[in-house]
Amino acid sequence: MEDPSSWINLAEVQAVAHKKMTKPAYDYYASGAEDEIALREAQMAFKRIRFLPKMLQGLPEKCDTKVKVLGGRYTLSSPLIVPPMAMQKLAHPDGEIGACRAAKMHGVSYCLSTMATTKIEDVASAHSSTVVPPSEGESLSSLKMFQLYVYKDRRVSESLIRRAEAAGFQALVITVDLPPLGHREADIRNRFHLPAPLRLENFIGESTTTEIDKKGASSGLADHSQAHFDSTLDWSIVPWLRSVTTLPIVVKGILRADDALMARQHRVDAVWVSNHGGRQLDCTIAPIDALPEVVSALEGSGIDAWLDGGVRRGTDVVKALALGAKLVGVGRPVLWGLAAGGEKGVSRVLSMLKEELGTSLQLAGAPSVRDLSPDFLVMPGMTPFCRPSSQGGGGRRGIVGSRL
Ligand SMILES: Cc1cc2nc3c(=O)[nH]c(=O)nc-3n(C[C@H](O)[C@H](O)[C@H](O)COP(=O)(O)O)c2cc1C
Ligand SMILES: O=C(O)C(=O)c1ccccc1
Repeated sequence: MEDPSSWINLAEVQAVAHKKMTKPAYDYYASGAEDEIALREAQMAFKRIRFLPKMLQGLPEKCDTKVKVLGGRYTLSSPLIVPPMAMQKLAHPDGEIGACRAAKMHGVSYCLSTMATTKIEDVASAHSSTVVPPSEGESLSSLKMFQLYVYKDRRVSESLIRRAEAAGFQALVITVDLPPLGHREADIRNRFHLPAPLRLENFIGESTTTEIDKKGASSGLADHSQAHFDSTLDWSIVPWLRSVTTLPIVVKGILRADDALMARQHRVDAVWVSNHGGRQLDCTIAPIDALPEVVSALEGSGIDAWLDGGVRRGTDVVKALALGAKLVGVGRPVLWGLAAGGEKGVSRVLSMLKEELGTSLQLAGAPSVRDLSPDFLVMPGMTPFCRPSSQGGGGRRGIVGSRL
């Protein structure tokens, strides 16, 4: 199990990571808020959706995974993205640099967290200097983005944005489902803090590091976010961001159609459907169940819907794309890959997922990700049936939406 090439699915990688990590670090990555209903539901909701695959579609040998995002500004090789996740050196010394390099090598986009254990500038230069070998004659293309927590002291946020812009990040992701921090009992029990010599590298020289790297009475994360994050944000944050940056703006943490409509009114560039990996409000709807309404609220606007939460298989990615997501985030499995095998471990996780995605597209009968639609799926509560035509010739498929 030491050799990443021996892993055959993502669940296996988590087991390897579990053995290698300290309890507080593993618990911090793995856990959700309170009873972890939202955490489990995010995965379960995918499993309730079924495929209605199409046969004899004359598919190419390899299905096309290219996607256009951010109003057509970019064409990417893959619909996959590594979502922002804090403190990646807790997993492995390769940390954020290892994870972003592995992502780029696979044509997978990478979003850097504000709460990183590697400086914005160092991640940017490692990402830029990673040379991607052409795959099957095609050069892979992906994005690097920066995720922002808005600080009570707006000068802190403004300086982070300016640094990300100067370092060549291509979009700004603002996370709106935190603060306050969700009630994560494992972190409270473990009195979680960032162990020395790790630091929140984006804040060196500022007072903001103090709570997270000292063992206190409770979770250092909760202390940090309470002390510094602005919990009073409203939609006026979008014009404020526009006044600071020309980067595309992505709002992460949306689950409702009316919030998506607000995002549309504020002309954001993408809406990221997410419940923060079940780490914030417990018992939220699964992101995959929230996606269809958000997609219909954004219809005709040119604004992308992206999704993360509970994606563990290529079939999950296909389902999210079929329901209208343009980019699909895979979170914890990347951290497990990092913990279990550093950059190589992340690379193996992404290659397994890409392979599963390719196979699932072929088996579903979709020549490209752009050919996917809800027509490939049977949603919970709907019964597929074959209705013989009354004239006796051929058959007609229909789907009856009968509540079970
Ligand atoms: C350990 C960990 C740290 C995270 N840190 C951040 C963060 O700094 N900013 C953010 O917007 N989301 C953060 N998230 C949420 C992820 O971006 C993403 O929404 C979530 O992990 C997706 O769910 P999944 O892990 O089931 O794939 C974090 C998630 C985990 C597991
Ligand atoms: O752990 C998280 O999910 C997260 O986003 C976070 C929030 C505050 C401090 C560090 C990480």
